[in-house]
Amino acid sequence: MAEHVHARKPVRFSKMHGAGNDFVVLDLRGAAAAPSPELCRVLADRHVGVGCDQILTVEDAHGSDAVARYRIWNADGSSSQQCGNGARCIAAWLVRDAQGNGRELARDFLLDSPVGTHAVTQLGEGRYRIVMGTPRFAPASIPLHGFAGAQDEYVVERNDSVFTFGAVSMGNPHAVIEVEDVDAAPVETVAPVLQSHAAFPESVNVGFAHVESRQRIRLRVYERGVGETLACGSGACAAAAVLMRRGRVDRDVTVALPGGDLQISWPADDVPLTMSGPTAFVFEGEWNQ
Ligand SMILES: N[C@@H](CCC[C@H](N)C(=O)O)C(=O)O
Repeated sequence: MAEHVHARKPVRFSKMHGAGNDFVVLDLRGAAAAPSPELCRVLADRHVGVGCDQILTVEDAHGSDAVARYRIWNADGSSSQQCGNGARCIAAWLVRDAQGNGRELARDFLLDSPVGTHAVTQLGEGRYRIVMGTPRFAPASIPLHGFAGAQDEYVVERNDSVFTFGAVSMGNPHAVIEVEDVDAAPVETVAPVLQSHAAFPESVNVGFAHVESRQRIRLRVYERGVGETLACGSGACAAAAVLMRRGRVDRDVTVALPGGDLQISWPADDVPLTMSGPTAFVFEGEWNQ
């Protein structure tokens, strides 16, 4: 079996989105292959491909009780460790796939990701709750270079500009910048500078968050490997975790993103955080090179 799927033959896919963060889902169960970075780039291309922010693969779970495993590729072909909106969409995909085969998945089931096993709950009407794991703030786990211990805020400089942000790993790296006005946030100018800063050796997803109230955060995210998306599930978890840890918001919040709302709950620092939100099927297709 080839190490990569290069699409010399037609590729069947599902197009889905979660709060506007859109995906091409490939069923690779039974295949020992991953899509090549070239295939990911062309599938993600909104002119000559299908168009999406991320490619998600459904794969066999390896030696666990999980229903399946998923992996994530960004539109630029790079891989990621986590995708919150993607996790919900894969859960919905598996539920529909089981139904298509005359089976029902339990209301609660397990899903493997590159960073572990996640409990999933079907909430009805296409909504899913995912246990996303415990946010990790140690700089080494993000990774964030140049800082020894976890801080509420970090400051780095570049070309006479100063950037202040919180940072956390949700399996993938996130920086969170608090702003007064999300609509006017310097997303396109500041995020690429932080992404290429030496402090983030694996780049970073950059969120711009405004605390509207103790129960509601507005957020825009400039994603690693994509640019700004309509929603980033792990970014919503990251923004909530950073602001909860600072005591700026309650432990249950709504994160309002341009593409929709997600609910984040993190009862205490040492327990896992959960994310709930919508999923949608857009269409099924076959892509020919
Ligand atoms: N959109 C996703 C995150 C996808 C991966 C991210 N761009 C990265 O490179 O870490 C989400 O919903 O979490």
